[in-house]
Amino acid sequence: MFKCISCPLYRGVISCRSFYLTSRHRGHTRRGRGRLSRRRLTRRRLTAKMALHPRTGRPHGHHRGGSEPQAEGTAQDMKSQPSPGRVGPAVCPIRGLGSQASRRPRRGVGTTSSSKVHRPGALMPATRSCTRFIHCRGKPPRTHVSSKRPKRSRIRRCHTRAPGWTHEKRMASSVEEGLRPELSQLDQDADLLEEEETARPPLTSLEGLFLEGDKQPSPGQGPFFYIGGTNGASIISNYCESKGWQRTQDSRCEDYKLKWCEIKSRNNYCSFREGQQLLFQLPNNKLLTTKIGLLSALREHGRTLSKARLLPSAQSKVLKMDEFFPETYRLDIRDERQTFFTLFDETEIWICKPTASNQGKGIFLIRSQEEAAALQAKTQSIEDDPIYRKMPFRAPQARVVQRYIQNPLLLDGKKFDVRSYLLIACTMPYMVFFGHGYARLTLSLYDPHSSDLGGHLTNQFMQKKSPLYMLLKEGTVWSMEHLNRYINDKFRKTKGLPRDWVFTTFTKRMQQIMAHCFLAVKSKLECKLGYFDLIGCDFLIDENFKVWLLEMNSNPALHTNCEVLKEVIPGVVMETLDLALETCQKSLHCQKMLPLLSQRRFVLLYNGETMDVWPRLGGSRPLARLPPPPPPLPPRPSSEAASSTLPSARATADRPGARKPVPSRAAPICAFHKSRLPDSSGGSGAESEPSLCSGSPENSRDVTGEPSLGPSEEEREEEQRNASHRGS
Ligand SMILES: Nc1ncnc2c1ncn2[C@@H]1O[C@H](COP(=O)(O)OP(=O)(O)OP(=O)(O)O)[C@@H](O)[C@H]1O
Ligand SMILES: [Mg+2]
Ligand SMILES: [Mg+2]
Repeated sequence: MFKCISCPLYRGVISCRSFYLTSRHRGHTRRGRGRLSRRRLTRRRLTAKMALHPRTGRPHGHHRGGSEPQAEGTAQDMKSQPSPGRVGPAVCPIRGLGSQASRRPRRGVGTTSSSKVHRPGALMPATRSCTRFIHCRGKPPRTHVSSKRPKRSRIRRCHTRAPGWTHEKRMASSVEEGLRPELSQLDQDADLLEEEETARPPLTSLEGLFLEGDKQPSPGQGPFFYIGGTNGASIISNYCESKGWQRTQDSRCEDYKLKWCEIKSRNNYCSFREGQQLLFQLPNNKLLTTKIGLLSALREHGRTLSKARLLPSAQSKVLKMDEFFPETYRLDIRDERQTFFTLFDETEIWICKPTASNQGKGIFLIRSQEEAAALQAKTQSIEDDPIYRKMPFRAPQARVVQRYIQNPLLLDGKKFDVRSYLLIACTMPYMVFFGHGYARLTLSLYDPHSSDLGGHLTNQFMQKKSPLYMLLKEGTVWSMEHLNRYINDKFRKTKGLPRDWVFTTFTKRMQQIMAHCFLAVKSKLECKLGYFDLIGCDFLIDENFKVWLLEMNSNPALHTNCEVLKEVIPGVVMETLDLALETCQKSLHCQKMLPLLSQRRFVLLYNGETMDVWPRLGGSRPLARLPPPPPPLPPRPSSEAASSTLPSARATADRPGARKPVPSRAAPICAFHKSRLPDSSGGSGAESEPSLCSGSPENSRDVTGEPSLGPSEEEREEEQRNASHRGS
């Protein structure tokens, strides 16, 4: 934050990312300017420019020439540099804002300016009482190809970028080196710049640039991070502290860089500052992470795909839901319930699970006609209950019944499942990754006829209930390498498997399934720059080596109570944070995503930068503050087709990250920074799902027919109490 140039009383109103002037302040500024001598005015203008670009150490060319670098320009820069993907201070974090900004007339957010580019989430000069967000919008193509800007200066800007931006020391020195030639350009004002340089706090980390760019770590002054709950807290905390960020215990703190909460709260999403903050969990991730959400999404996606398959153009093979997802019925829908009770047969086992619960809570098996009849009677009596009728959105029987995989592959006689990760590191554009996790084994030997759930449910929470757990816990979690060795040794020959089946066939299958699930909800997820999510995906392998997806979990367990978990989990969390930071940073600066410097073990599944045509305006729901949508785009391969042709993840990762051409002048390069609300194109009524910030009734139903996201106060309190046990 910087002091206003013309108003010594008014502090902290100009920042690199948040540009905010009250009308009172503008008036003050104007009056002040009238009293200034020309020389002092020049000094102050320059100081203002420096303040707005504190790390470049020079005013940007576009301030002088009235044009500014755009994504194409950046892309050219990147080409000319050996290390694409660099980021740094020279990529002007606030474009088009100079001292003139204070004189700029107020603009409607929806207006498209050809000469101004706003930062996402930057605050508009306010004449109204409410805070209004504007979004990054690039300049029209005309300025992208402008030759007026000297090439030299563009290249120099690149020099100020630092390679390996996640590495603080390298970043700091690179920035300092990069500043020198820039300073020398400012001949007559060099003395002023030096003053400015010395006054500026030292650059200690690239994250100093991250999102706001105007704050340096200093005790008690942030940057702040907040962690809600205990799941993975020490790993997240260590990570953030290593960046020089400070932990706040104030859950209402809005001035944070990162917020990682186990429990989603409406307030977090309402006060979220797009492009300035990172917020863990997508607000409507339940589309994937509840049993009913996932089931509904897969069904609907399946319907869309089967329609597409009728088209001659869609020849390629696509995944079919029943090939990887066990047959499942909803108990909260009368017809489905009836279908299940009609088809139930005592020779089969079914598993009944609550939609939004984890850790095996509320799960039971149905093996006999009596058990099925009892369940039928129970669901019917609940539905007939007048109290339940008054609470139609808190359906207690929001459960599914799923065909039980009776012939799981066993490891030394024990059932197991595999926890892998789906990382949505960025939603603007989508950058989605696969990550390996670990295998979870039961303590006891598998017996399909046993009534002990501990031998059927492989999740750690169930195993912890056993008195033997403390003694044998190391045997309940295997690394993927261990699993691979075991399968190589025991089954490769007898089952004719390829060598390293775990890391080849199995991994590829998990990636295909995850990509399919992601595509099923892609157009419905609420997207903002800075939202990210880590989703735990549970897979079961049967004795025929068929791979089944059992479920997806929000807030996956990040405990490290076993040696293998100590090896796996910190890496997963740290790479998640690294990738979220890097992708957000690159998106913010309109830089190519690839290569990703912080990508280590995660594998790119979906690159929205190359797969999607953006900007995308949110579906049919009108966005009050957005300009009119661009003219219709030419047809492109649908996401469904993408699902069928999704190449192996590595192949996708290797694809050059060139951005797609901007479809129209009205929709310039950076326009994808606009919040993307769920698309209604899926036709399942996603548009009927209220936005979190819409102030809609808490209990309204969504597309999945489930209770809405925001828990009631009591539910929240209950969740808070259980928070230490959450994460499955
Ligand atoms: N269809 C199925 N066939 C065989 N086993 C299953 C099936 N569904 C679930 N299980 C077993 O039950 C366990 C718990 O199921 P699931 O993961 O769906 O529930 P959960 O309560 O969400 O658990 P968590 O989130 O802790 O993994 C699984 O880890 C798996 O071992
Ligand atoms: Mg679960
Ligand atoms: Mg599970």
